[in-house]
Amino acid sequence: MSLQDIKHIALVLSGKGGVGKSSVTTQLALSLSLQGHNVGILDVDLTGPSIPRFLGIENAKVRQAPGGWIPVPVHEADRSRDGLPSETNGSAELDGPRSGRGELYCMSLGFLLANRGNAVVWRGPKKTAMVRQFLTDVKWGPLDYLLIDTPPGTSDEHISLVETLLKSARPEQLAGAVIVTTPQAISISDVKKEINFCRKTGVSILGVVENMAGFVCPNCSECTNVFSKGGGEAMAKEFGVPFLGSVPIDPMFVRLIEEGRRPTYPEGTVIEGQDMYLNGQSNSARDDGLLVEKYTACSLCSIFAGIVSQVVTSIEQKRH
Ligand SMILES: Nc1ncnc2c1ncn2[C@@H]1O[C@H](COP(=O)(O)OP(=O)(O)OP(=O)(O)O)[C@@H](O)[C@H]1O
Ligand code: SF4
Repeated sequence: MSLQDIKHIALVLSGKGGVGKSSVTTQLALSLSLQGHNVGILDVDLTGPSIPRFLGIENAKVRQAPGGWIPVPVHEADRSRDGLPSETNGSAELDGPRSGRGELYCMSLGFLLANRGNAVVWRGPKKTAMVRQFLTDVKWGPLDYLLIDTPPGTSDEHISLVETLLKSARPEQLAGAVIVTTPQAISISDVKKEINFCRKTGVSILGVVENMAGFVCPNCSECTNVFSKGGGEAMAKEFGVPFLGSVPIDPMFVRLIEEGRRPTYPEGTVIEGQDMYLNGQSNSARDDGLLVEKYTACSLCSIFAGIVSQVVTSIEQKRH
């Protein structure tokens, strides 16, 4: 079974398109991976599967194996793009035990589209069938976290997604949903529908992330509140759900993605002694063969590290 070896499964939802749901999913996954967890991202946003672009793996190929699709090993894809030797001899994707050093895997509808980046124009039943297939036919192997990037709103695909999850996963695997909003009133009122959706379908709410709350100036790093700030927090309070944090607009974030570089860790951070490879700006092997990596990043990484810690704590508390 595709989901059986996954410890925690979380949905990322938003009431409206373009509020940064896929960006938040990517950043949560990267932060979890940097904290040493093995993570998978399932991109079922059929309206525009953008995760491969955010991860810089748009041209990666998904392989079909006897038991289903093999997700793309993201750090392996980095290594191969940069001409570095494989650490796993191509076997990273299969069942056996994993290193526990922050591996990251991705499966997206984007990998299967002839025109990458296109939205799907299928009718409802075909979309829901695809969502179901994505949940049941991907060979994830053992993972600590699977994050599912969903389409905006609460459509038939969401209902099908939750129904399939309830059938295919054990209740203790379903960690809940992270809801993404922006500070504008319209997005916040849309997100109330997401909260109601979760309550009706029995999906617990891990918390609300308010994205695009303010603008970080590239000159002086001052954060200006372009829209009113704090709406997400007020709404979370009103609905009695956890508020996970505010994320500003950072032009550096967009630039890094456009350049095919992934925002990962606070600028200049040096991580020693880990042989995972994470889009480092400069990498050098020490005499003992361990990699010393230096990361480039926007201002969002430390914010997401805080958000991820809250999500992990909330999942752990729920389990005990
Ligand atoms: N905090 C941020 N700072 C700067 N740019 C951001 C931020 N969050 C998102 N963006 C940018 O905004 C755009 C929309 O983000 P994203 O694709 O994540 O939204 P979405 O809600 O997933 O949209 P859709 O529902 O259409 O898939 C992207 O170009 C992304 O790079
Ligand atoms: S915040 Fe300061 S440096 Fe940035 S645009 Fe405004 S005045 Fe200029």
